[in-house]
Amino acid sequence: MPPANVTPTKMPFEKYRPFVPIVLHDRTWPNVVTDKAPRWCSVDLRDGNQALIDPMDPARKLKMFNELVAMGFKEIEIGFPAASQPDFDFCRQLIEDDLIPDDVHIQVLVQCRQELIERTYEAIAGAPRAIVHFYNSTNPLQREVVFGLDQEGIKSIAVNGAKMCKKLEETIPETSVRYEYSPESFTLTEPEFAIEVCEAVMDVIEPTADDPIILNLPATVECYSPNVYGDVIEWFGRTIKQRDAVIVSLHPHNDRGCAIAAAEFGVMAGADRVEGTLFGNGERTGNVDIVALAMNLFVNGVDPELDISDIDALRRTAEYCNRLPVPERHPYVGDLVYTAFSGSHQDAIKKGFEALHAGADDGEYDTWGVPYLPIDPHHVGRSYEAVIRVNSQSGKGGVAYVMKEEHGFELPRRLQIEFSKAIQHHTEDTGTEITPTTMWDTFQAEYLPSEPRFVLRTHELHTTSTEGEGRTRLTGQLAVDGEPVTVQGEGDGPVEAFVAAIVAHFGEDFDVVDYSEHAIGRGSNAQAVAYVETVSADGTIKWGVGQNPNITTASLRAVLAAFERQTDG
Ligand SMILES: CC(=O)SCCNC(=O)CCNC(=O)[C@H](O)C(C)(C)COP(=O)(O)OP(=O)(O)OC[C@H]1O[C@@H](n2cnc3c(N)ncnc32)[C@H](O)[C@@H]1OP(=O)(O)O
Ligand SMILES: CC(C)C(=O)C(=O)O
Repeated sequence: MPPANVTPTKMPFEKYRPFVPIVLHDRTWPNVVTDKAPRWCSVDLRDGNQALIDPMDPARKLKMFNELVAMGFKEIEIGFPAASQPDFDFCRQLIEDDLIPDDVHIQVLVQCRQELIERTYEAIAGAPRAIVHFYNSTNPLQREVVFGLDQEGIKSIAVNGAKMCKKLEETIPETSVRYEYSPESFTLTEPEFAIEVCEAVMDVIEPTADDPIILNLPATVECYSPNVYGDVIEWFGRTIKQRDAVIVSLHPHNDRGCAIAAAEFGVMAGADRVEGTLFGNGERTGNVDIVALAMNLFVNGVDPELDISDIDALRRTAEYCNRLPVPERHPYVGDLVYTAFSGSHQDAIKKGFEALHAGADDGEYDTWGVPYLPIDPHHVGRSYEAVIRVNSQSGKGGVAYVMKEEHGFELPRRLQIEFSKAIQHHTEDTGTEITPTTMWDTFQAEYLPSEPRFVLRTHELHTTSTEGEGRTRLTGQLAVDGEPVTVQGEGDGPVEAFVAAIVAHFGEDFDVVDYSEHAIGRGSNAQAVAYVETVSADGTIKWGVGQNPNITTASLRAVLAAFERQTDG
C-alpha cells in the first residue's frame, strides 16, 4: 500500500524577526586580507568552564592553564574569582605559586557589583599583571526583563563599575592593572547606545594609546549573519572616540554555527583581538574555536602565533579538562578530518602525494597541494596513516594507497583493479570499513597463500650467449599438491623459460603479458616483490605475486602463483 499523504507542519517562522542594526553601504572590510594574527585571548577557564556539566577541578584548571601558556597565549581569562571559592583559590594559586610567565596577562571577569569587584581585587592582589574585565548587559530585552532599567540606568551600572575598579586599584599597587569592558549582548544592543556606554566607561578609565582599554564586543548569543557583524564592527571602529586608545575585541558565540566566519569578518573589519576557546567549548553551541581560527590563518600562509603542531595533545587536554568529546568531523582535529573513504577522493589523494613527492627535494616540498587535504596532516602532528580508509565507497586508489603505505606493496594498475574487486565484495558483504590488517589477510589469501598447491622448491638456470643473443634453460623442482614434479623449459630469460617449462609439462596454454617488480625494505632485510599478469588460452587474465630476497626466485614464484590461480579458475 502506498504511504498515506503526510502534511508537513509549518514552522512558526512569523514569530521571529531579523535583527540588522546597521547596513554599512561604504563598508571596506570585504576587501581586507588578514595577514597578521589578532591578539588571542583564551576564555577556556571562564566562559568554557562556566558552561561545563562538571566544572574543572583544580588539577584540570592547572592543566588547561599550562597548555594555554605552552601554546603561546599571552592573555588568559582564568575565571570569575568573585563567583566561587574554587575560582578564587585558583587565581590565588597561580599568583602565590608564581605560575604566571612574565609575558602572560591573567584576566578575571566580574559583574559591575561592588562586593564582587572588591572580592576580585582581593583575588588578584600580588599578581604582577592583570586584566580586570567588567561587564553588564546593554541590550533592550535584558534592560527590561533582567534589570528593569532604562538606558541611563544601564549606563550608570557600567560607569559605577568602572569607578569602583579604578578606586580599588590603589589597594593593589604592586599589580599593573589593565581594563576590559564588555557591553554584554553587544550584537543585540543598539550600536549607538553601545558606543555611548563604552565612551562613558572610557571617561572613567581614561585610556591612552600606551595604556589602552579593551572594548570587547560580544555576540553573547549569535543573532545575525557574519557579514552583519562585519558591518557593525567596522562601524564601531570608525565611530568610537580615541580609537588609538582602544583595543577592539571580539567574543563570538556560535548559536547560528557561524562564529568562525563572524570572527574572521570582524577581524577584517578592524578588530584587534579575539576571545575564544580550544575547539569551541562554551555556552550552548560554544565560543568561537580559536584553534580553527588560527589554523585558517596558517592555511593562508599567515603565522597563527599559536603552536598547534600537536593538535591531538591539545584535544586530549580539552577532552580531559572539559569532560566533553571533540567530534570526529571537527575542523582540523576530528578523527576523520584527514580521512577519505570515497573512491575518487582516494584516487586524487594518492596521485597528489605522488606528484608532491616527485617534486620534493629531500622530502621537503615548497608548497602544499594534495586534493581534498587542506593541510599537510604532519603540520598538526597527524600522520598519513589514516588519510585513506577503505569501505564500499572506495575504489582502487584507496586499496592501492593502503597496500603501499601500510604494507609496502606497489601494485601495478591492473592488479589494483583486480584486487579492489575482492575488497569491494568484502566491504559490501560486511557493510563496513576494511582495516589494513584485514586487507592484508585478503591479499595474502588471494595472492600469497600460506599453503599453495604449486610450490617452487628449487630451480637451476643455465644461460648461453652467442653474439649477444642470450638463451636461458631452466630446470625447476616443484611440488604440486605435495607430489614432486620436475619441469624444464627454455626462453630469452628466466620468466620466459619457466613459462615454457610449465606449458610443456602441464599442457595448458598460458603466457605472461605484463611484469613488474620492486624492493621492500632495505639492506639484509630487503625483499623483492614481483607481479606478473598472465593470460590463459581462453583469454582469462590472472595476476600472480611472488616474494623472495632473490629477484629471480620472486619472479618465478609470481609466475607459478598466477598459473595456480589460472588453473583454479
Ligand atoms: C554572558 C556571560 O557569560 S556573563 C558571565 C556569566 N557567568 C556567570 O554568571 C558565572 C558566575 N556567576 C555566578 O556564580 C553568580 O552569578 C554570582 C555568584 C556572580 C552572583 O550570584 P548572585 O548574587 O546570586 O546573583 P545572580 O547571578 O543571580 O545575579 C542576578 C543579579 O545580579 C544583577 N546583575 C547581573 N549581571 C550583572 C552585571 N554584569 N552587573 C551588575 N549587576 C548584574 C542582576 O540584575 C540581578 O540583580 P537582582 O538580584 O537585583 O535582580
Ligand atoms: C562576559 C561576556 C564577554 C560574555 O561572556 C559573553 O557575552 O558571552
